[in-house]
Amino acid sequence: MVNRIILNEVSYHGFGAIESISSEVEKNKFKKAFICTDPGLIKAGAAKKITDVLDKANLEYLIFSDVQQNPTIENVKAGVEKFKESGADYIIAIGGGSAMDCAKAVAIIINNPEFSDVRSLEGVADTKNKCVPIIAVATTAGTAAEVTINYVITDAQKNRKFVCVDPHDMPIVAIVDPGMMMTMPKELTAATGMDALTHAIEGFTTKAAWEMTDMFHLKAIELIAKYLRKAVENDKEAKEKMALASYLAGMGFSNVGLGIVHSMAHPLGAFYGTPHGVANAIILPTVMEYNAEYTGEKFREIAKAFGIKHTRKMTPEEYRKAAVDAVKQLAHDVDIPENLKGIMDIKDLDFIAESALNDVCTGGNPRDTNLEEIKELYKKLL
Ligand SMILES: NC(=O)c1ccc[n+]([C@@H]2O[C@H](COP(=O)([O-])OP(=O)(O)OC[C@H]3O[C@@H](n4cnc5c(N)ncnc54)[C@H](O)[C@@H]3O)[C@@H](O)[C@H]2O)c1
Ligand SMILES: [Fe+2]
Repeated sequence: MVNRIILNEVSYHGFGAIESISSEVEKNKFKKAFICTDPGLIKAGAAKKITDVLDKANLEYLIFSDVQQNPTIENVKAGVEKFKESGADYIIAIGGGSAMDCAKAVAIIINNPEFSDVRSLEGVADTKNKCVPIIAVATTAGTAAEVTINYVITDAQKNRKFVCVDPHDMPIVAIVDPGMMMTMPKELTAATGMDALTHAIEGFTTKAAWEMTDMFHLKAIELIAKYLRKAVENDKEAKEKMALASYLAGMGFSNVGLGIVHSMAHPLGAFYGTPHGVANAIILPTVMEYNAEYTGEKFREIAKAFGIKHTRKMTPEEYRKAAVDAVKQLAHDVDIPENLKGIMDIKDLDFIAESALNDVCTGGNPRDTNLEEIKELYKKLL
């Protein structure tokens, strides 16, 4: 069995990491940046922090900020058109998952014009060329899109989100500067942090998991369990640890896949605009219970990473319950709703469950599933 790990060429971590952008631009001899970001980040001053770095080094750029939360096919089209007019030769993606994912789709289409319709890139895409070089600046500690080979786009007409998996979209440089994350409102820190936890737990238990990715995922769980609550209070050290945890989980799950928490969360984002991390956080404990018997000893290690004592002496039933309870407690403490009441409408169940079943993440779930069981899982949450 040969395992493959794909990562950035280089990543910078810690307060002040954004200053490294100018030397990377110079090293790579890039001429003009296409900055891909969103209106919220313009407002929060995040884009300005980066343009200040570029201005200081006299580097040219153009800003494209027409990216919605849960970016759409139209956002990608607009980005491709704008890039073509821009004269840029690389992209600086500044964002959470939405802006970074849109940037990845644009960068792939520019260098693989035969895939001009982003829908044709769904699943494991068959592109021939690497994307336009991306420097990805993370502003949330959650999706880790700065180090993943995935991007997620929403088809607003069909009310569905689709995942594209393509090693050609890996950003060459990742900037993981917690200074970019201090302006996140509480709810965003909580939701994105729970997204990172979901990556870590699903990545740790997914079918393709192996020793190296287990190491990333377990460390991520340990950091999130210890620091997410404080990060929500905007504690600086906690923000730094969450930035690291998110990146570590990304290093892992990007290379091994996820499971049906993500499959079930994606249609909620597409249908109701539910923030990705909130959807994941609500669904995670229920799916953990569903998967528990198919994960060997792994829930013992999850419980231990949460700081639970005496896990070695626990029976499978005990450590599985301990792991699920710890996740529930953390979600509760950071004000995540307990269920999908008021979020999902039972009348949409058939369509949503079908969409979840067909999601690219479903294949990685430790327990093989089917439409009826996915419907039951949603019903438990309603
Ligand atoms: N590529 C991947 O591997 C991957 C993995 C998981 C999720 N995703 C996708 O990523 C998207 C979610 O991304 P997200 O959770 O990072 O949120 P987001 O990018 O959608 O951002 C949410 C909102 O928060 C604002 N924001 C972001 N950072 C901020 C900051 N530092 N200060 C103030 N405001 C800030 C944005 O302007 C936006 O309005 C979803 O579409 C999801 O499907 C992608
Ligand atoms: Fe996610």
